[in-house]
Amino acid sequence: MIVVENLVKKFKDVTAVNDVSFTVKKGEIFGLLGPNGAGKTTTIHIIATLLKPTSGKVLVSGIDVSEKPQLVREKIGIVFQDPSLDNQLTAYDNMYIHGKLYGIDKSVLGRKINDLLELVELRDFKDKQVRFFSGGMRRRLEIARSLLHEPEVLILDEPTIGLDPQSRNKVWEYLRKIRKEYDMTILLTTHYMDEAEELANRIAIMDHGKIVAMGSSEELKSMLGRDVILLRLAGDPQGFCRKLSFVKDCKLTNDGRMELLVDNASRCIPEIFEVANHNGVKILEINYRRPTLNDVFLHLTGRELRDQLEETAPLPPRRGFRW
Ligand SMILES: Nc1ncnc2c1ncn2[C@@H]1O[C@H](COP(=O)(O)OP(=O)(O)OP(=O)(O)O)[C@@H](O)[C@H]1O
Repeated sequence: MIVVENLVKKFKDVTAVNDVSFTVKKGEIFGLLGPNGAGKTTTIHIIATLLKPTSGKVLVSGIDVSEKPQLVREKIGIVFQDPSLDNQLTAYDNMYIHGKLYGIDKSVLGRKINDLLELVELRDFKDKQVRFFSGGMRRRLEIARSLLHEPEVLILDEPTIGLDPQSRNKVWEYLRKIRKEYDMTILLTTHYMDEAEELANRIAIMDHGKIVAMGSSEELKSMLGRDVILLRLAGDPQGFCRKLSFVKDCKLTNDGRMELLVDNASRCIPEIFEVANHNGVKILEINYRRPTLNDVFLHLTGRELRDQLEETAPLPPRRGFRW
């Protein structure tokens, strides 16, 4: 449904997207995961025909976005990162205007709106002004609105940004339902690892405009070995790590612990005690867990995905969409 080949987008001296390629199959949920400024929004804006690529090729449902943008727009529904509802209008009227803009016939528009409001459990609120809606209700309304013209592909930019955990779960639930009921192809961007894990069949991890890894969440995590051992020692951790032949990768965390990537923690832990005894090293703490997508990001980029989310990224210049 989506083919992206060697996509490049430059804004003067900033290369926002740098030779990105991926494909999304029908009925698949594909996630672009990465920190602020990784190039996720720029990529989906090109796919949604809102920005022109500098070079490369993008097809949606077999149609080239640069050659036939109008046709592509008919095939896609989009939910933007920034709110795009009219707060003074009711839920129904927000949907109605969208339907008219897409040229949906009046005779079917009312029924479609009601069905979609039902789908996202907002039918009881259809005559309420959007300004009274919670963040989660607004998101659900935007998702319902994006489906009005029966798109083949649904594109969502950070669908749960700023929502509380309960509202996030609701949005996830509806997206799964939409995928299943409409066999919908969904492309989403997120900087939440749990969102990518929960929703996406396949994930492309983006950083500095490039895809650094791609696969299912299990495939990505298995790149690292099966387990992460957390170890706190009384002595020099780096020197100790070099003595452990079975360790695939070894990192020092901010709180002074070692993270060891291994294939099988339960088999390696006795060996760690043996090496420690042999070298007179005192183990203060030992623990193990399955790798997370954050470990994958750390392994690939040397930085923590979750740390970067705490940082306040500089605001990009105002986005203007011009052909
Ligand atoms: N219109 C623009 N003009 C100039 N630079 C831009 C423009 N849009 C984006 N950029 C820059 O391109 C890079 C990628 O931005 P982009 O918004 O695609 O990243 P992102 O991964 O979606 O992050 P976020 O989730 O914060 O939007 C950033 O360095 C950003 O500042």
